[in-house]
Amino acid sequence: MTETACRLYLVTPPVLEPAAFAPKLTEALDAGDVACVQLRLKDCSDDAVRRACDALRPIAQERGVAFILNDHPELARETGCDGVHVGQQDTPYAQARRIVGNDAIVGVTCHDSRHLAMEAGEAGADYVAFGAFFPTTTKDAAFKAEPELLRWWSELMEVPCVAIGGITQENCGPLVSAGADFLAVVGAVWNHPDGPGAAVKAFNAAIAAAEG
Ligand SMILES: Cc1ncc(COP(=O)(O)OP(=O)(O)O)c(N)n1
Ligand SMILES: Cc1nc(C(=O)O)sc1CCOP(=O)(O)O
Ligand SMILES: [Mg+2]
Repeated sequence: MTETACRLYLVTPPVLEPAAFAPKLTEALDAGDVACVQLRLKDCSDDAVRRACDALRPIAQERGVAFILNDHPELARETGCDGVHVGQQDTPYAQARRIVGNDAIVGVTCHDSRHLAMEAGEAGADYVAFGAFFPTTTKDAAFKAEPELLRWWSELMEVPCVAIGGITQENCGPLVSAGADFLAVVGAVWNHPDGPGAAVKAFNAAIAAAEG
């Protein structure tokens, strides 16, 4: 499997039934190169998050793909996830780091803000996430980021950057060229008309083409 410099970071749909979603995740991960899967369940109980982690985490980890939990550092540690993603309204970075430990991945949402990203990077975040780059129907995204932010960050900083928000196989090229280390995607993978495997293959090809 060819590994590009910029890699795919899959984020799950916000509502899912683990047994039904497991084969879709398997199809996506077996189709091509994926660096990371984020379990992002909104508005559900801790037990539902635990059940989804137990069903989906092994599918990723058995394939060498990092499994990251959104929003819940305690549950991430308890369920054996590789890390946690926290936003500006979530558990603060330093607290999340204390909970999951130094060996785990902690990523931080930084919207369109150089300041937030520098703070997170200096504090020790493993990656900073910028977005939304394009209109998205997956969530109400209050911030709009431009590819220039990725260029600025990647030229100055070592900490990897993730681009998120409305990213598709067709529009991702400028984000890759601007220096995104990861493309985080929901809809363009799970809602792809030919299935998640075809979606991953198309992303891998689009990224490779943009890297030239
Ligand atoms: C990779 C990545 N980037 C950004 C987000 C958004 O996090 P947040 O702002 O906390 O919003 P929610 O996802 O929790 O609704 C993310 N989850 N992943
Ligand atoms: C979870 C999330 N966070 C965003 C941000 O801008 O921080 S945009 C977003 C949704 C991404 O889904 P899709 O790939 O379907 O647009
Ligand atoms: Mg959050």
